[in-house]
Amino acid sequence: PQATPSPTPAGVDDHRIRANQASGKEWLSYNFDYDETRYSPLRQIDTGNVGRLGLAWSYDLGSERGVEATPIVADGVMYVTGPWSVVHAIDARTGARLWVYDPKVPPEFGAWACCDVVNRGVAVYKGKVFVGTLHGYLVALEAASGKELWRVDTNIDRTRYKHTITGAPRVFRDKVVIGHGGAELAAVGYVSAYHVDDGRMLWRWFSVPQRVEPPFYDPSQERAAATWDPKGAWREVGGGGTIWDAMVYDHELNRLYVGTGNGNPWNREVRSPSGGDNLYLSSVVALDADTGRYLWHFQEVPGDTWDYTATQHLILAELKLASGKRKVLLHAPKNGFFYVIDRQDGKLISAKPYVEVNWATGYDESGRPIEVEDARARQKPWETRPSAYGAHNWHPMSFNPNTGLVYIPAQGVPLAIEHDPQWRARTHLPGRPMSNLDWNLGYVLNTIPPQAKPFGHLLAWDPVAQKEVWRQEYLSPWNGGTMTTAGGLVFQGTADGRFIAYDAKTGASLWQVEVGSGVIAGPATYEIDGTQYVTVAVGWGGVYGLAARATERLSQGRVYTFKLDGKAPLPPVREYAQLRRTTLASGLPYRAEDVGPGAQLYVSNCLFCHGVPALDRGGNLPNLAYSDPQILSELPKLVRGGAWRARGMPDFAERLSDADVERIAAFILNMADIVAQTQAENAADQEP
Ligand SMILES: O=C(O)c1cc(C(=O)O)c2c(n1)C(=O)C(=O)c1cc(C(=O)O)[nH]c1-2
Ligand SMILES: [Ca+2]
Repeated sequence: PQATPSPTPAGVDDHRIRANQASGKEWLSYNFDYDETRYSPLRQIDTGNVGRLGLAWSYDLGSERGVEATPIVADGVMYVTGPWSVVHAIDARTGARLWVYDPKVPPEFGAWACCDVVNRGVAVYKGKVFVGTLHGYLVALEAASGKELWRVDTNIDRTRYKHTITGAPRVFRDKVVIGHGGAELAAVGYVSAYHVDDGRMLWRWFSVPQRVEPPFYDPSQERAAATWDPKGAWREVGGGGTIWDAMVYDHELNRLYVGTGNGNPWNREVRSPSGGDNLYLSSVVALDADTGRYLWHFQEVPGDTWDYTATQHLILAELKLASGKRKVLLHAPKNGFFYVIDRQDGKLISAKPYVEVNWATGYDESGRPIEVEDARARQKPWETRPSAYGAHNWHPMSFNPNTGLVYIPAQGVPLAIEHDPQWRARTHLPGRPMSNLDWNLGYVLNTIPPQAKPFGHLLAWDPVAQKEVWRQEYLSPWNGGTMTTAGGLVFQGTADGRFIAYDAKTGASLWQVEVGSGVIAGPATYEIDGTQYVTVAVGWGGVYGLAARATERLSQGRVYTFKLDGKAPLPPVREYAQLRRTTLASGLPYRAEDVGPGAQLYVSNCLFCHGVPALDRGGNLPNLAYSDPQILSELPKLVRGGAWRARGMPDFAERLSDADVERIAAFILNMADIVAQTQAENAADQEP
């Protein structure tokens, strides 16, 4: 049936979402359709004419942090989110602003987010726009005006758990569902369903046990409890298993599949000392969409200890396999294996590595990974391949039924883990990553220098043969999500600031444009009055982009929308050097005895936001070795005075003393000196 424009803006319902899968005129949910394929049947733009793409319009989000949202387009209006969960409604034909909704997330929550103050987008349904906010609220807005209609608090206890919402809600059958992140700090995973009318809660399912002895509130909890050490430290910090991104509604079977996150703390030795699979960490779980009742699970990583979240994008497909036509789930999670899972019963059909993997050699007949002996880093440090950054992170992939290929933003970021026997829950231990900001890893990191090199590529993967078909190499990890079309194209933005169209079959690069900043979000496409548009929200950031960059440009967040023969001029871009200092703060005084303790304090307070001083070069947050010398000389006053509070940096007055901050400054200055000296020596060597 043809979808007809409704009199209510965004008057989207289940029927319209399904009809749009065939017409492709709108982009009605985060990953396009209920199957979450990111495959659009639009074909006006194709391999023959894509070279004629030009800018139709651009729109400034007015933001400086990571932009991860895929724009939703319904009834000619685009709904897109920027950092800090701000929603923008834009005329999808002209780029004119219709309204902006700012949930006013208190800046303290910036330090609750493990991985930047990002948001992946909204859901639209029956005249409403739904957004999850970084501080844990689910908010319903009137689509026509952006007026807040209701909000519910999804966090069960802010004194215990640092839950944040970064993912996009999903909607079906008058329900809106949302999970949350937080499992690097303190979190217990669950997904909740609310009624779209008024936000009343309909059901909630927990991914880790709430109790270790009866009464259990459902059989899935009882089964899970037996797989955890009853006395383990997970009881203090929540256990993890957060459902922070992937959720997919199966309208044929009326189920919701969710991907669950890593353990909290990461290290199973300290989380659950007696071992165990720790259900339902790192799993794909099927729930009854009406009741939230558990149906089945497939645990990809029993007893996770590597931050191997299974939260990455899940796609529903029907594949012709040797065994016949099967309804399957396609999954390429952090851990480096590509899974094809039977979605009726949750049985593993196949699992093959799509990058180099060193924690397991494969899967046995029963669907369990065959682990590599030393990979749990119990006795000695271990370089994880893939690392906690994931062989594929949240950046959405796509599946084109015509080519039969899945387009994966694959990558590697080196990291080594070592068991930390001194770890204690919620305790500041200098040298333990971000522990003064309540991170709970149970590991010390990079005590051996990793040997692997960082990489990023676009991978075209055949899920039937379970093998690579083509790839495009990039300069850097952390490239954007993908989208594919019936025009035979794949679109992807890159960490080095380009937006590119490829031939979906061959991987040939057909068109590209510079967009002024690294791209991490996934593109979308839609059609209005016979014109097909391709759009992408740009803004460098996310967990890798906080401290690293792959381009010398850093523009503010922006939506770029293209069409054939578009003639709008590309908006101005800003050089990184216009926004941040790029000279090392070297040659300044500090006390040598402060450097060692300063390094330890730097790791436990600053590392994941600002990177390694002078060795990293800064991402969307500055690298402190390039600071204004004046700032470094006054650092205690600034860091302990909340100078950057409005930008989301905590006030460290209660966490560090003046002497501590001086030690941190000494370490930064020492690193600046070391790197400046090496650079000078290298320059001298190169002179004739
Ligand atoms: O365990 C969690 O609860 C959790 C949450 C999130 C998040 O909500 O963004 C990320 C992660 N983990 C994570 O491991 C990760 O690599 C990551 C990257 C990003 C990002 O937006 O760039 N978020 C997250
Ligand atoms: Ca995580």
